[in-house]
Amino acid sequence: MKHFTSANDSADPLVLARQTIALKNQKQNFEHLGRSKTLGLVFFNPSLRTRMSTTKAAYDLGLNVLVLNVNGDAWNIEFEDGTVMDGSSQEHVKDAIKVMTGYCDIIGVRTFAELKNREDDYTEPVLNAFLEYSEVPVISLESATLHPLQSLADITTILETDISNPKIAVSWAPHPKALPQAVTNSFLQWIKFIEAEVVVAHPKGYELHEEFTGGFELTNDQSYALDSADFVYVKNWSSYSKYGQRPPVSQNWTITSEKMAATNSGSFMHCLPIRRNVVAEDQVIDNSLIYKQAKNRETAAKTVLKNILEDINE
Ligand SMILES: NCCC[C@H](NC(=O)CCC(=O)O)C(=O)O
Ligand SMILES: NC(=O)OP(=O)(O)O
Repeated sequence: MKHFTSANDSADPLVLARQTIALKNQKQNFEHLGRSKTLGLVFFNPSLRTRMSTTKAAYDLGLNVLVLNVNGDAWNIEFEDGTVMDGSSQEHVKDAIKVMTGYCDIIGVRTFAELKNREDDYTEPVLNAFLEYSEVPVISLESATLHPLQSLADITTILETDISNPKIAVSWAPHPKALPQAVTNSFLQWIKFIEAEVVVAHPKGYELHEEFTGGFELTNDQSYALDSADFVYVKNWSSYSKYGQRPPVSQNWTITSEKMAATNSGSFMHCLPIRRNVVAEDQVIDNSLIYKQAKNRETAAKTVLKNILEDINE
């Protein structure tokens, strides 16, 4: 594997999930793979899980880790080409990436959607700048439109339960802020590789790009989606059609214990961080797979880094 920015970067995402499960139970030491090599983690946005799980995975593989929080700790980055940089940006993204990747053997980048202009976000300007200017493999730590490390951990969590051909309800839930579509887009991209019945529920106005929903059953009826579901994968996202907006929603989409009672003893899933008692009630969150998903982020990152290191070392 050269880069890891989407399910499409893996020859077989299901194999990657199976490798993740196998790696969890493996006692073998892989520190030789990353010895004398450096992983750079560049954050344009906040992170708890991705930062810690990827760092831990890197240490397990013998890698050194350099973390840069761009906002506040680095110079202001200019993304436009040909700009006369006489304003507040001190460094061009091209120079920053070429310099940063010079210190690293693998580089990870986190960059959220700005939710102002759909075309801008969906062309992935920051991630693509890394892919263009980096001479070392690039890992997405969540980009404007996808979050592949999260999705790998999520499908691993589902496969580990050994429920064959599960019904998976993917449900929108409320949130006080406009959020990107990345986590849900990515989950739908990866879940295609599992044998499952997937139903996606959201209020009118919250339709996702058909590249991700194509082939799945779609509904505006949350109770229909949750009925007999084995997994309830929940996430808020802002509108794709009225890009970045939050069209009014008349019904209550918060996941409650009462709603979960209509599932097939279904497991609640969420990528975290989660706004308790807005997205879902405390009781739902406290009886869910969220900590397993978060723990699986560590082995998912280790699997991806291990594959990349094996390629580099070839
Ligand atoms: N990395 C996981 C999710 C990140 C982001 N959530 C957030 O920004 C939550 C912020 C808040 O709760 O205000 C998202 O939805 O894509
Ligand atoms: N789920 C996830 O990516 O969490 P962080 O944003 O805290 O990294």
